[in-house]
Amino acid sequence: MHILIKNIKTLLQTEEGSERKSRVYGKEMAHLPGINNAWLLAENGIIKDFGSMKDIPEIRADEVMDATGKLVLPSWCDSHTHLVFAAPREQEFVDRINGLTYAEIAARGGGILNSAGKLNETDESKLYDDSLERLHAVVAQGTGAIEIKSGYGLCLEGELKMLRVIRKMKEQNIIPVKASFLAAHAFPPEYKENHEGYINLIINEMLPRVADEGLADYMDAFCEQGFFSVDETARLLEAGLKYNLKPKIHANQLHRSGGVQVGVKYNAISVDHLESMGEEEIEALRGSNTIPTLLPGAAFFLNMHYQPARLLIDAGLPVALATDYNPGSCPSGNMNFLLSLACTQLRMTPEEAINAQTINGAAAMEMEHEMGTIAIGKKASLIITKPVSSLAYLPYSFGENWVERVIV
Ligand SMILES: N=CN[C@@H](CCC(=O)O)C(=O)O
Ligand SMILES: [Zn+2]
Repeated sequence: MHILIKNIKTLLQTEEGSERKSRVYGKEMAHLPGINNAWLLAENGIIKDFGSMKDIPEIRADEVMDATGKLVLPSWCDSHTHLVFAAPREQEFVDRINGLTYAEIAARGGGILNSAGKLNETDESKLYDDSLERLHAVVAQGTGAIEIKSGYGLCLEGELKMLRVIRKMKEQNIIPVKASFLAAHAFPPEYKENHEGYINLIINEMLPRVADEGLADYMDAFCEQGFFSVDETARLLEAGLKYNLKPKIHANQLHRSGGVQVGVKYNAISVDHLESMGEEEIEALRGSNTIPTLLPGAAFFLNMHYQPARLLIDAGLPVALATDYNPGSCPSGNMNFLLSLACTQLRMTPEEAINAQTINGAAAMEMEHEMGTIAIGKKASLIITKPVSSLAYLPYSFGENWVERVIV
């Protein structure tokens, strides 16, 4: 099957020659390569070739699309989601409007524990059907690769159920899916006073089963005051590494929790959230391989202060952006809205934000060799926009659906 897209106004995020970038750092993020008046040929889901219309060769294709006035870019790589959940939590949203904080709701047994209660009452097939519907919805908005976490089971059966649902979605092959094991999301009520007991349960009973059934790619933990301490996080990450589960963790959402430093110490693929950052955290990230992944959707929805994207970019770091799609702190998996948030609230330029949502997002789930740029041999996973005036129109026109077609 050959698909030819021609007369593309601008083909964005192109990589030519044989060298491939694995991520984009600091100042380089302001640069988004592209070809004006371009064509692209996809063969059986892989980018076969592309170039300028003035040099287009004779091509026979099964489908030819005319993209006059339209932009084509690689699909979004959403490297942090909790897309598998049993029910929304709009009552907590109203409680917050009425004055409670996210942390107060969690301390009362709401929040993550609320989701865990619902998840453990929901059967696997319903969980799968609802999650699949959400997956299709974000794909239609341009997401072409996604990471999904467990963490609403908080017991052996519940965690396995979530991870099996994620695996089933992986097997559907709609888009590439990575799974993170996040039993260390909150302490279940019965372990509130017995942290040691829950950590032992994760390490000695859950992890071996998860690894044995090949259910996860990464090990996650919520390193935060009132959740998992630095020492507890370190033990969990060490245990995960014994089963080849690399860390990808929640860090510094509510406080400067030490999450960034412990993530860097264990060579985490990414440390995610980063609302609360200081010079020490930025210093720890410099010279590490760990990708700082910002989740401004959660800061927006919880009305918290935003992540210091400019400081991180100015420090030369490869910033990624992800949605954090979950029923509590960000009930949206829309990467197009995220693009607008990144520009308006994090003061990222459109080019920086697109780099953060494509190649750097791909790197934050180790998919940079197959996703995140337009390069020969990578997946032809593409967003084709409606006719638009320029690249900056995309984040500018927030809330408007400018996606005309998605190819995954
Ligand atoms: N902060 C920890 N976990 C999720 C929220 C989970 C929830 O509230 O259900 C997050 O990344 O924001
Ligand atoms: Zn999260």
